[in-house]
Amino acid sequence: MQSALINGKKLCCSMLLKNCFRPLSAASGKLTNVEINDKTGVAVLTMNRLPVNGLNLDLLRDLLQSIQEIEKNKCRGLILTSASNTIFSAGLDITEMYKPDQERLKQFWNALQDVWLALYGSAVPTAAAINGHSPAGGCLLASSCEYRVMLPKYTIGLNETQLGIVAPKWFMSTFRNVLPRRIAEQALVQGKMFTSDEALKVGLVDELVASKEEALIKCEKFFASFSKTDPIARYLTKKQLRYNDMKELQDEKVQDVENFVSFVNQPTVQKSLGFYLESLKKKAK
Ligand SMILES: CCCCCCCC/C=C\C=C\CC(=O)SCCNC(=O)CCNC(=O)[C@H](O)C(C)(C)COP(=O)(O)OP(=O)(O)OC[C@H]1O[C@@H](n2cnc3c(N)ncnc32)[C@H](O)[C@@H]1OP(=O)(O)O
Repeated sequence: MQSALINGKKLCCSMLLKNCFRPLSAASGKLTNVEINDKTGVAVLTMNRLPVNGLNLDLLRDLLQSIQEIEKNKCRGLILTSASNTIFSAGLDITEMYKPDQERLKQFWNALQDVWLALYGSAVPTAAAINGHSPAGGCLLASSCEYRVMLPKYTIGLNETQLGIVAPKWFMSTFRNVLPRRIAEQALVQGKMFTSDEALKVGLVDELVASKEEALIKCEKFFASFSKTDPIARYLTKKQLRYNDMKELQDEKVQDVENFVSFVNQPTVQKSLGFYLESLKKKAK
């Protein structure tokens, strides 16, 4: 009975997908795609830098432009998802940090800061349909949203310490906004990657579903829960709650870039990044 109901919804969703979605052309860059559901006013922002949606400078710039366009269009919600069937995002593209061009390295971190500020502070309600693995920077994006729906058998987490990296303060604040402090602390120091089931158990994600279509429906339902809420009061409340985290980065943006650049340029860090890239490539062979 339940699966019949779910199937009923699936059918509706695929009909909706066919009939009601229109591209938001200004916001559809090469590496992201935005479609707005004309019936609900919800925008689906899809990362499309295959195979793993590594967050490089170009993808980050496209993401920022898309988020800003969605805000400008006063959409009723923003759902962040991936065009891959198995990876939400592999996090930061390590090739941006390994043997980097110094000017590009600064632009890269600045772009990540701007995407985080735009997504974490978005006036439009946000949700992530996590349809694949979501380590590090991928987890940061998903955790910056207000609601998360994940598919089974994937992993999500801030694994920085396992890579010999200290996650910046604003990565940690984002995590702490979602998880109870003690669980956040344990996970951050361990660099823990949670399975989908574990993520649900600790509250890192809100729901598990069997398919991307169902995830999109659940995210839409989350937005529908605001139907009786005044949108301005809703936004101002969110803004107040997230104010300190955002202010901290805004006040230290330049210093944060300098910290990042100096950290990444350390010979030991370069060596580790090189080994890690090699291990990923070897694994792919
Ligand atoms: C004191 C304060 C100082 C402040 C300093 C702040 C410093 C902060 C610095 C950095 C913060 C970093 C956060 C990050 O996001 S780092 C990135 C972390 N990401 C990961 O560890 C994920 C690595 N990838 C994987 O685990 C897997 O690739 C997975 C995503 C699970 C996908 O697996 P699978 O489907 O099997 O695909 P492959 O592994 O075969 O990968 C396909 C190709 O993609 C390449 N790849 C994968 N991930 C990355 C990546 N993150 N960057 C670059 N390239 C990546 C992989 O090498 C394969 O490439 P190829 O086909 O050429 O061999």
